[in-house]
Amino acid sequence: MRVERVRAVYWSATGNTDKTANTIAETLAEKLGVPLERRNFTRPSDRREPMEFDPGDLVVFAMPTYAGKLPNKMLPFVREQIHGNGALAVGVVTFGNRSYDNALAELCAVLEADGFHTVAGAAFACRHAFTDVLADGRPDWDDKRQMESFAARIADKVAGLTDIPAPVAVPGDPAAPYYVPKGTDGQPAQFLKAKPQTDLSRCTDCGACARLCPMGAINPSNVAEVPGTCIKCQCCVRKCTKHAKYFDDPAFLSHVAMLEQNFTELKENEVFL
Ligand SMILES: Cc1cc2nc3c(=O)[nH]c(=O)nc-3n(C[C@H](O)[C@H](O)[C@H](O)COP(=O)(O)O)c2cc1C
Repeated sequence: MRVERVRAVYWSATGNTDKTANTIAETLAEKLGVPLERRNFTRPSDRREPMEFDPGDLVVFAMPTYAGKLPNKMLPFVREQIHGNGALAVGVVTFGNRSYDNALAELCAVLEADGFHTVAGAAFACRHAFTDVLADGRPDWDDKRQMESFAARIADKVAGLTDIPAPVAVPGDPAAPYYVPKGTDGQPAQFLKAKPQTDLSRCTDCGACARLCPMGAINPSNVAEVPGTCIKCQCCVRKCTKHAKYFDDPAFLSHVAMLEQNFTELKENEVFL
């Protein structure tokens, strides 16, 4: 099948999924000798218009794992505003060294329902947004090499296609429930209502947190206020150059401590073609 363009399409609050999608898509475009276009739909302003694709597109579609599935607040956009129109797609999830559980299965099912034909899928382990103790520094050079070799295998597969491929087989159940985060006591850690705090001795009121928040949840006129829905993505915490944002919710901190106690052994990346 003739691919005329590679498109990297991704949602990435703290940057791992952005790096992963772009590394794969850049290699794919180079191998196939076609142009690359990028479409980041992280911020609310990036999600105002629907996205249309063509049968000549090969789309690297990447999202992070949240509670073992996809970030649920982004699903309405991904389900209703993204139209594959017969394009080929590679489903990619990143995960923070606990598990991607059912996220890749959910992504591939959503892409097929959106009108894409999935040709490959992958899960890449990356630094956990909640803590540097899990997979710090990943994706690293070895991960990058694995992303490039994954892309080379996709290019070969696509070049050999004479017809629309069967959906790629990936592990997991798209209909499975979300992972329930636990605290150090082994009980469910309930931090749905937690919001970032602001250290006013560090904050310079630059407004970056409000501009970058994927949910548009932070009041730009007073960045210490979070009137909107916080999804705990850590964008404000990770992107604040003054380190003025932090979480102090006890249930959230207990979950992070539980992750640090139990999930430090490095996980492998997994690819499916
Ligand atoms: C709210 C939330 C839930 C998460 N849930 C999981 C999870 O279930 N399993 C896991 O391994 N990592 C989990 N992570 C870690 C992210 O999947 C990982 O850090 C990802 O690479 C972040 O992508 P980004 O840098 O593009 O935002 C979670 C992170 C957040 C913010």
